[in-house]
Amino acid sequence: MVNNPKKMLSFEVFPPNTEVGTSKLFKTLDELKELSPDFISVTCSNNNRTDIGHTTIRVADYVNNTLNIPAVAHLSAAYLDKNQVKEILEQLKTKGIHQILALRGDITTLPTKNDFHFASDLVRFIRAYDETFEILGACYPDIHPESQNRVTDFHYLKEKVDSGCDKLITQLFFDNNTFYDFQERCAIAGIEVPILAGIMPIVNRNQAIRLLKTCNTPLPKKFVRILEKYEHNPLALKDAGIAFAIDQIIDLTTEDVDGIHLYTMNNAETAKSIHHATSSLFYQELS
Ligand SMILES: NC(=O)C1=CN([C@@H]2O[C@H](COP(=O)(O)OP(=O)(O)OC[C@H]3O[C@@H](n4cnc5c(N)ncnc54)[C@H](O)[C@@H]3O)[C@@H](O)[C@H]2O)C=CC1
Ligand SMILES: Nc1nc(=O)c2c([nH]1)NC[C@@H]1CN(c3ccc(C(=O)N[C@@H](CCC(=O)O)C(=O)O)cc3)CN21
Repeated sequence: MVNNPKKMLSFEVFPPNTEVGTSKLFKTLDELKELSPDFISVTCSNNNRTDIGHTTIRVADYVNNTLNIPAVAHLSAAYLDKNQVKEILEQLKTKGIHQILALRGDITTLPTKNDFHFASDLVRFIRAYDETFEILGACYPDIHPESQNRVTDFHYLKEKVDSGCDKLITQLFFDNNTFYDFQERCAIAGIEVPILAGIMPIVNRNQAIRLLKTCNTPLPKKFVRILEKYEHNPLALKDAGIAFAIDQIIDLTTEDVDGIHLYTMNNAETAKSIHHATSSLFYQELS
């Protein structure tokens, strides 16, 4: 029996605001390395967007060049102009980081710039600037909250992929049927790039509430019951949240998903629990 690596597994982390937080994250990343992910992606925070050298790029540099795990740097372009993006691309090239998650970015109350209105503008720009970058894009099985309907949402997704995305990572979702439906719509539309399923284990109630508000992700009844029942029992919420994510992953790997992107953020313990319970499912057994 030979184990043949097949489905991708990746993790996402966010750069902390302090030096102490960053040292702690580096220790977390050392632990994530042990799980041999295909890549680790590093978010681009809402603050300091124009100076990601000290945040996203510093962490991605550690992942890529100290741990030797491919890093994916998130790049949110709505608050950047072309020259700033060029500068960031040069910094990434210097550090040998050649994978980018090209995003528009969450729109806040800050004034945006005019060069990149949508993620597809950034995808096109990176492609034209240097074709050696691997470009990932975000996609929304549950529909992007700003979209009027599924038709326009999907139309713009197709345009984004055709602009040069090599892979897609989904927004977090809690109902796998939504994902399967999305996969089918992609196949019908001729979107052929790998689609990594973004799974977020909910282990912390406050984080969950903040994030679910931003993402506007619908919650299945079963999941709402968990949040209600274990509202004042953090340990039970953590156990239930991890088990829910594992259940989703077992179903997705059984249905031959291209890969799982784990939104475990800076929590190595959760990443390890999930990895421990599911790692064999990422391999195809050959006899
Ligand atoms: N891991 C991360 O950091 C992730 C962040 N996000 C966030 O999700 C949000 C959306 O980001 P992206 O997917 O990069 O944005 P996007 O630019 O692909 O889409 C944003 C919205 O604009 C619409 N749209 C796209 N092109 C359009 C066009 N030409 N005309 C009119 N409407 C158009 C889309 O349908 C969607 O509603 C951001 O807030 C981003 O930061 C989403 C997923 C992951
Ligand atoms: N609309 C949207 N924006 C995003 O930034 C985003 C998504 N969707 N979908 C998937 C991932 C998940 N992201 C996350 C998820 C959790 C934290 C988080 O736990 N943040 C800390 C505080 C962060 C800080 O120090 O500023 C928290 O406790 O909430 C961060 C980014 C980023 N991503």
